[in-house]
Amino acid sequence: MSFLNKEICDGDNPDLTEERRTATFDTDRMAQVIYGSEKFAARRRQITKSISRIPALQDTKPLAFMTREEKITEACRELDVLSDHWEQLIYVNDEEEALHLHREVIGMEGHPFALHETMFIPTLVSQASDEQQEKWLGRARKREIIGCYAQTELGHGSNLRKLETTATYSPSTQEFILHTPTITALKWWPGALGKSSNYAIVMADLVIKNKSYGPHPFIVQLRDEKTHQPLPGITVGDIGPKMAFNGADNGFLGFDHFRIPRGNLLMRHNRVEPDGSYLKPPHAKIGYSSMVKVRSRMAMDQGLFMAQALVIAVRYSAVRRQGFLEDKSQEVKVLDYQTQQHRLFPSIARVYAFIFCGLETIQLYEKLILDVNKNGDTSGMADLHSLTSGLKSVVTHFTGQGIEQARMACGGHGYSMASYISEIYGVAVAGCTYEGENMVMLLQCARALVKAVELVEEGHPEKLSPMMAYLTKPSVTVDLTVGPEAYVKIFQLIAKKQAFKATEQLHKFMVAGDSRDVAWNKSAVELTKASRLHTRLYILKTFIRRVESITDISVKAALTDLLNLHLNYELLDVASYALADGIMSSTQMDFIKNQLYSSLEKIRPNAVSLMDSFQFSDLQLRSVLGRRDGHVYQNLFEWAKSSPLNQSEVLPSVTQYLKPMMEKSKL
Ligand SMILES: CCCCCCCCCCCCCC(=O)SCCNC(=O)CCNC(=O)[C@H](O)C(C)(C)COP(=O)(O)OP(=O)(O)OC[C@H]1O[C@@H](n2cnc3c(N)ncnc32)[C@H](O)[C@@H]1OP(=O)(O)O
Ligand SMILES: Cc1cc2nc3c(=O)[nH]c(=O)nc-3n(C[C@H](O)[C@H](O)[C@H](O)COP(=O)(O)OP(=O)(O)OC[C@H]3O[C@@H](n4cnc5c(N)ncnc54)[C@H](O)[C@@H]3O)c2cc1C
Repeated sequence: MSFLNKEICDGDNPDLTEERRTATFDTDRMAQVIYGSEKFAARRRQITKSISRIPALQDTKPLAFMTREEKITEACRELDVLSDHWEQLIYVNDEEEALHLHREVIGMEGHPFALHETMFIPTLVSQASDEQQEKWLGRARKREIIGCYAQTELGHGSNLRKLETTATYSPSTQEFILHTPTITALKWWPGALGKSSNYAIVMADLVIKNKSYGPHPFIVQLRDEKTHQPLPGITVGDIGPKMAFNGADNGFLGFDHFRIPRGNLLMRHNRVEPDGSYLKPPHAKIGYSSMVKVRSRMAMDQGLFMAQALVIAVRYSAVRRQGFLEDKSQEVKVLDYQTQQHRLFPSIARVYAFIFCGLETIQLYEKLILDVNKNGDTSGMADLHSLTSGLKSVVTHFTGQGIEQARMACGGHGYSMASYISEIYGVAVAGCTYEGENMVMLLQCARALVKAVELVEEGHPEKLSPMMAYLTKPSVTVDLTVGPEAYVKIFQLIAKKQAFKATEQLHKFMVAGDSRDVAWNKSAVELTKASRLHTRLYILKTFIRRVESITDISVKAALTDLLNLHLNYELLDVASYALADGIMSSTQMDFIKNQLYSSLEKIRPNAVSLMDSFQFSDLQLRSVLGRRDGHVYQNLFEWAKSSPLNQSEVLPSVTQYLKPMMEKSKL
C-alpha cells in the first residue's frame, strides 16, 4: 500500500477515509507520474517531512487575517528560517526542490526571492558571459544579493519594441547611461522590485551613437548593499495592493541619468566594444529567453494551482452531505451528483494534461539553452516560442475557469477565505496577463501557424516542423469507437480547417488592398481560434503519449479513464466547429456525450485519491476547508473564532458610532 494510503488515519472524517479505501491505485505511484520521476516524488515527501520538524515553520497566523505588511514580514521571517536549514532541506541549486520548498513554506502570495529564482538567475544563466557569470551568478545563488526582472513600463508591456527606458553608451567613460525620459517610461510591475531587491535585470533600449538597437538586458545595482537605501539617481517603490499576490512588492523604478559600467550589459550573445561597435546576437530575439523560460514552466505551475483548488473542492465534496438520492435515510455526498462531477472531473483531467505538457516544455527549454549556450544553435527558438505562447494562453484561461468552478462547487464555504480558493484564483489568473497578455501570445502562435499554412499552399509541406505536420493531413471519415487516435484525427481536422480558414481570410483582406498588419487585425479573432485549437491538440496528444508510456497497470487504468473523459469533453467543447464543417455527425455527438457521462461514473471512486496523489501538505494548501482530515465543520468554527474581529465582544466601531447612533435614534 502507498505512503498516503498507509497514512489513512482513524481520526480522519470517515467519509474521506472511505474514499481513500476504495481507490484502485497507489497514490505514491501516481505521484511519480505527476512529478516526472520516482526520485523527485520521494524527495518532495522527504522535504515536506523535514519541514514539519521545524517548529518555527508551523502554526503561523492564517494569511487571510494579515495585512500586506504582515504578509511580507512573515514571508521574510520564513525565508530567514529556511536559510538556516537550506542545505539540510534540499540539494543546493536544484531548482525544482527550491520551488517545492518555497511553495510549501511560503505559499503562493509572493516573496522577495520569487523573481530572483524564476527570472533573475535564469537571465544570468542564459544571457551573461562566462566572465559575468563569475562575477554575479555565484553571489546570486548564495543569496548575497536579491534580484528581479524589470522590463514592463507604465506605458508599455506587450509591445517591447516601444520600451522607453534608454541605455545610451558613452565611449569616453565606457559606461551606459540609464534614463527614464517620461512618466510612461517608469518600470512598473516587476515582482520584488519595490522594497526587497537590491539588483535588477533591466531591459532597456540600447542606444549607440544615436542609433537604437532595441531592448537589451543589463544588470543594475539599485540599492546600497549595506544600508539598502536606493542609490543616487534611482527612484524605486511599491505599486500598491493587487487583486492577489499581496505578499509580493511589485514595484516601480525610474533612472535619472544613472551610470553603469560597460560590463553590465549582459554579453553572452551580443557585445558592445569599448569604441561603441556592436556585435549582433545569433538570433534577434535571444534576449527574450527569460520570458520563454517562465512560459515553458507555466503549464506545470498553472496545473499545480488548479490542482490545489481541486484538492480542496473534491475533498470537501466528499464530506459535504446535502439532499437525497435513492436512500432517504441518509443525505448523499455532493460528489455523487452528476452535475458536481461534471463541474470538477474535466478540470481534474486538465490538471493532469497540463502537468504532462509542463514536464515536456520544461525539458525543451533546458535543451534549447544548452544548444544555444554550448553550440550557438538557435534553431529550436521559433518552435518553442510559438508552442509556449499558445500553451501559456490556453492553460491560464482554463485554469482560471477550473478554479472558479471549484469555488462554486464548495457552495457558500467556497466563497470564504477559509477555503483559500479565492487567493488561488487571484494568483493563477495573473498568469493570463504576465509573461505576455493571452491574446497577444495567441497571436504570436498564430504567426507560426499562418506561416505553416502558407508553406503548404506554396507546395513546401516538407518544410513544416513536426508540430505542424497535421496541416497536410487529408480529410477522412473517422470511427470514434477505435480509441484515442480517432479523437486526435478529428481534432486535427478541426484545427487544420480553422488554420486554413483564418489564413484565407487574412489573404482575402490583403488581396482587397489591406496591408498585412491591417488584414491581420481584421482576422485576429479567427486567428486566435486557430491558435487555441492548435494548442489544445498538442495538449491532447501529450496526454495520450504520457498515458501510453505508463508501466504501472492500476495507475495506467485510472489515468486512461481520465484521458477518455478529457478526449470526450474536449471534443464536445469544440463540436460546433466539427458540426459546421461536416467533420462530425449528430450521431457521433451523442456517442461522445454518452462516453463522457460514463467516464464520470468510472472516475467517481478514484476522485479523492486522484487529488491526494498531488501530496500537498496542509501547510502548503492553507485551506481550512480542504485539510486532509476532512473535519471541515470543526475546523471552520475554530478558524472563525480566531478572526481578529472575534477577539473582543464589542468592537470600538460599535462604541464609537453605532451605539451613539442608536441612542440618538431613541430621542
Ligand atoms: C510558487 C508559485 C510559483 C509560480 C509563480 C511564480 C511567480 C510568477 C511571477 C510572474 C512573473 C511575470 C514576469 C513578467 O511578466 S516579465 C514581462 C513579460 N512580458 C512579456 O511577456 C511581453 C510580451 N511581449 C513579447 O514577448 C514581445 O513583444 C512579442 C513576442 C509579443 C513581440 O516581440 P517583438 O515586438 O520583438 O516582435 P517583432 O514583431 O519584432 O517580431 C516578431 C517575430 O519575433 C519572433 N519572436 C518573438 N519572440 C520570440 C522568442 N522569444 N523566440 C523566438 N522568436 C521570437 C516571432 O515569432 C516573430 O517571428 P516571425 O513571425 O516574424 O518569423
Ligand atoms: C502579477 C503580475 C506580475 C508581473 N511581474 C512582472 C515582472 O516581474 N517583470 C515585468 O517586467 N513585468 C511584470 N508584469 C507585467 C506583465 O508582464 C505585463 O502586464 C503583461 O506583459 C501585459 O502587458 P500590458 O500590461 O502592457 O498589457 P496591454 O498590452 O496594455 O494589454 C491591454 C489589452 O490590450 C490588448 N493588446 C495589446 N497589444 C495587442 C496587440 N498587439 N494585438 C491585440 N491586442 C492587444 C491585450 O490583449 C489586452 O486586452 C507583471 C504583471 C502582473 C499582473
